[in-house]
Parts: sequence; structure tokens; C-alpha cells
Amino acid sequence: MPLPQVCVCYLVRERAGVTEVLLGRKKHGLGVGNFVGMGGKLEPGETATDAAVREVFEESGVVVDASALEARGLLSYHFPHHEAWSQESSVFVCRDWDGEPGPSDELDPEWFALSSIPFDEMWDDARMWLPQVLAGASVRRIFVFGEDLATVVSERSPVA
Ligand SMILES: CNc1ncnc2c1ncn2[C@@H]1O[C@H](COP(=O)(O)OP(=O)(O)OP(=O)(O)O)[C@@H](O)[C@H]1O
Repeated sequence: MPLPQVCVCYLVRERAGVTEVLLGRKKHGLGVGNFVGMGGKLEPGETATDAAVREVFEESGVVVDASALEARGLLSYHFPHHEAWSQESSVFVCRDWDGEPGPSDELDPEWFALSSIPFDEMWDDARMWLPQVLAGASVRRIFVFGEDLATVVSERSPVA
């Protein structure tokens, strides 16, 4: 069975020579309380890019053009102890948008210097790939979560 498809998008800016990323504490649903990038489920017929454009707008009010989204790979999350949470996330970075991010029902956006990303308050996997993505890399990783539904217990290799 293919995993449900979701997307995540990290807005990145430079301020006084410091690179910052926009995160927000999730107010509802899967991962509530964690700092996350903006994103969510693909709607029927949407591409991951379409969904990222829509989710960034819904969650922060910022308008991004699909051509400004940098595709940075695919992450699979397996929850053998709670299959309904298993999903696959397309990852995007965006450096060019219109508007100022503001609060929404989903999250209150905050800028973090790349040296101060709150990994202890994020999904456990984020520390294992987000620094690479924000440094310009693309990723393909498959994470398996344990019985606590919070800890990465193993990683699978993607079949080439
Ligand atoms: C398990 N380890 C994980 N590590 C890092 N990020 C994770 C994640 N698991 C899910 N995500 C992110 O969470 C969003 C989907 O969450 P999900 O609850 O399905 O969607 P959300 O309620 O926001 O979506 P709708 O707005 O209803 O579409 C999506 O960005 C996805 O990349």
C-alpha cells in the first residue's frame, strides 16, 4: 500500500548575515506541540508542489509561486505500532515569497537561526536530516518509529 502523501516547506531568509528558518509550534493534530515546518496532506489531484503552495498560504498567509519551491527530497515515516500515522513527506525549501508570515489556526510562525533550531521540541527524525536540507542537500530517508510513537528506532535503506 502506498503511504499517504504529505508535504513540508521551510521558508528560509537571511537577516544581518544570519540564515533563519521559519518554524511554528503545531496547534492541532499529528505532532501537536512540536515545532514543524509548514505543510500537510495532499488533497486529491494535487501535486506535492501544489499542496506546499496551498499549505504555506493557509498556515502563514504567505504567497509562494510554485517555481520558487526547491524540491529537496522525500522522507518516509513508518509507525508499525500505529499504521494510521505512517506517511511520506515531500520536502521543499523556499527563499522567495510575497507577504509577511503571520499566525494561523495551525501554528504561530517564528524565525530561528540555523544554529538555534529547537530540535528537542521537534519530531525525533528532524535532527537527522533537516540540517542537511537547510545546507542545500536533497534527502531520501525512511524512518521507523517505536512503540512510544515518538522515537526513531531504525532506518531503512531506500531501494534504488
Ligand atoms: C513522524 N515524523 C515526522 N517528522 C517530521 N515531520 C513530520 C513527521 N510526520 C509528519 N510530519 C509533517 O507533518 C505534516 C503532516 O501532518 P498531518 O497531521 O498529516 O497534516 P496536517 O494536520 O498538518 O494537515 P492538514 O492541514 O490537515 O492537511 C507534514 O508537513 C509532514 O511533513
